[in-house]
Amino acid sequence: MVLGSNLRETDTKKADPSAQLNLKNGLFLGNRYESTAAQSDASSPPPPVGEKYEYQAEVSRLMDLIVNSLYSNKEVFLRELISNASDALDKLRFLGVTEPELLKDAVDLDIRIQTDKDNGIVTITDSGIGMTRQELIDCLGTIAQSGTAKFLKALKDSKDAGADNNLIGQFGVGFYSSFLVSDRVVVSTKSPKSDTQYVWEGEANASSYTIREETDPEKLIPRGTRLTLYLKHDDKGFANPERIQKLVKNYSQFVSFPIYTWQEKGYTKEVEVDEEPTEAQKDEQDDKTNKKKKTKTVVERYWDWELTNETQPLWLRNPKEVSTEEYNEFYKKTFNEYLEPLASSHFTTEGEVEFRSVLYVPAVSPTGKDDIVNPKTKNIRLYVKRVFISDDFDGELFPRYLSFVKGVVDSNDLPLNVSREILQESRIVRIMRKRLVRKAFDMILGISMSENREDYEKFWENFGKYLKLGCIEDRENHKRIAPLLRFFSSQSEEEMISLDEYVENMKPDQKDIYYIASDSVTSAKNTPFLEKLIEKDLEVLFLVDPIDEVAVQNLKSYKEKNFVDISKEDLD
Ligand SMILES: Nc1ncnc2c1ncn2[C@@H]1O[C@H](COP(=O)(O)OP(=O)(O)OP(=O)(O)O)[C@@H](O)[C@H]1O
Repeated sequence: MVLGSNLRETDTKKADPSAQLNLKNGLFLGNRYESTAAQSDASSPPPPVGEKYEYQAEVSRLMDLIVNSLYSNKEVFLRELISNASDALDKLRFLGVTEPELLKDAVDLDIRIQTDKDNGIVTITDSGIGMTRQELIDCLGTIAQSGTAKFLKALKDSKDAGADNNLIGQFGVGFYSSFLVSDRVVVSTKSPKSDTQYVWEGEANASSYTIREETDPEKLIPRGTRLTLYLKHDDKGFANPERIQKLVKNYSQFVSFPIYTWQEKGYTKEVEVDEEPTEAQKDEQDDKTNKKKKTKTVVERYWDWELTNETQPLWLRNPKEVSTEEYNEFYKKTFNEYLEPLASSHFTTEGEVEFRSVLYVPAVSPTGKDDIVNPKTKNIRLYVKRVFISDDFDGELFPRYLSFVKGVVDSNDLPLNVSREILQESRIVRIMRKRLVRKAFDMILGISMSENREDYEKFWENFGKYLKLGCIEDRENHKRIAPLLRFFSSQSEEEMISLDEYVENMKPDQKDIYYIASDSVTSAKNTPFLEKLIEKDLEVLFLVDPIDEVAVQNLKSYKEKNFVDISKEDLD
C-alpha cells in the first residue's frame, strides 16, 4: 500500500497531517494543515502585534457572561463552532455555483478538527467562505446574528438571575461559546475575495481584540477559517482526541460536510525476533529446512484523519428508519430551537416533480400571536440536489398564512443558480408549493386528531390566527382549512369546538350555522339576539376575535350550511 506507507515505518506520533492529506488527494494543497497549533506555538517567533479593536458593548456583556458563567454543559462550544464551519461551507458552495473561481484554491469542502492533548489546544479548520478583514470586524466584534441575538433578548426578558446559565444551552451563543472553554482564541481566515489572510485574536476577560495579517508562511491556508482554541486549565480535557471524536459524533450527525478528526491508529504487523534460540529449538530448526526466523506480532501506531460523521442528510433517508427523536433533534439543530416541535412530516414526491421535504409545526409562535405578517421568517431551507440555496424563499414556497411552518425542501428539478425570479415563474415551484401546502394541512389535521386534545389547543392558541388568515387569502384551500377552525359557542363557553362538532349538534330541521360576533364570550352571551335561539336549544358560535367574522364571511358555508349572523338576519 502506497498510501502513507512511509509514515508507518517511523514513529509518526506527531506526523505532519498535511503530508498525509496531500498524499491522499494526490494534489498539493499548500500547507493548510501543516503545523499543529502546538508546534507553531513553540517554534515560531512571537507574532506581530495586531491592530486593536474594542468590542461592541453587547459583545462585551455577552463575553463577560460566558467567561464567568457557571454553565456546566460547556461542550456545546463544539456544536456551535462546527455549525459555523458548516454554514461557511454552505455559503461557499452556494456562491461557487455562479462563481466557480471561488472554489479553485481548495477542492475539498470539509471540516477538520485536530487536538493537541499535551498543550490543551484544539484547532477547527474549515475550507469554507472565510472572512475578509471587514467581515472579521463585523462578525466577531458585533452582534447581528440570529442565535446570539435571540440569546440576548431572552436574557433581557428573563428576570431570574440564574437564568443565563440555562439560556446559554438553549440558544447557543455562536462563536463566543469558544470562550466557555478557552483563555485565548485565534481565528486565522482567508476569504476568496481577499488576497490576504487575517488573524483575529481575542482573550477571555479582555474588552478588545486584535486583527493582523498572517505573516507566518507555515500558517497560510488556501481558503477558509482555522480556529485555534487555547483551552482553560480546567478544560484541557477537551483536547483529548477520543473525547472530541465522541462529541463530534454526538453533535454533528446532521452536518452534511465531512468532519475529520485527527486520531491515533494502530495496525498489526509481524516483525522478526532476534532472540537466541534454545538448543532444542536449534535442533528443530536444523531439522526443518533450517533458517526459518521467529516473528512476533506488534502494533504500529500512527496518526491520521478519520471521518467522524455520517453525511447523508436526514431528508434523504428512508422515513421508516428515522426515529421521532432524530426528527426532533434535526429540527432543534437546524432551526436553533430548544423546544421540540408539535408535529413533523417527512415525504418524497416523485413523478412530474421530484422533491423531498421534512416539515414541522413548532411548539410556539416565535413572533408572538399578533405578528402574523412577518415575511422574513427564514423558516424554509431550500436545497437543490443537496446544495443549500437559501432560507429566504419561504414566500415563494408557502403562502404567507402558513409562514409558521418550518422545514427543509430539497429539489432535483430546479437549477442550482435558482433565484427569486426563477422561483416565481417556475411551473415546478407551483406544483411543489401545492404539495407542500397539502402536506402541511395533513400534518395539522394530524395534530387535530391527536388523542391528546391539548395538543391541538396548544396549536390553535399559537397558530389559529394564521389559519383564519388562510380563510381570507386562500379560497382554494377552504375545504382544508375549515375543519381546522375552532370557536367558542353558546353551548361550549370554556372549550372551543370545531365546525364538525357544531354540525353534529345541529337540530334536525336546522339549516344554517348561527354565529354572533362580539369582543368576548361574556358580551356575546349577553347579546339580546341570543335569547330566542337558546330557548330553542340552538347552538350559536361566538366569534370573539376580530378576524373571526371576516374569516367566516369568506368561507360563506361549511358542509353546505350557510353561516348566518344572528344579529343581522331576519331569523324565523
Ligand atoms: N468558520 C467561519 N467561517 C466564516 N465565517 C464565520 C465562521 N464562524 C463565524 N463566522 C461569521 O461570524 C458570524 C457570527 O458568528 P456567530 O456564531 O456568533 O453567529 P451566527 O453563526 O451568525 O449565529 P448562530 O450561531 O446563532 O446561528 C457568522 O454569521 C459568520 O458570518
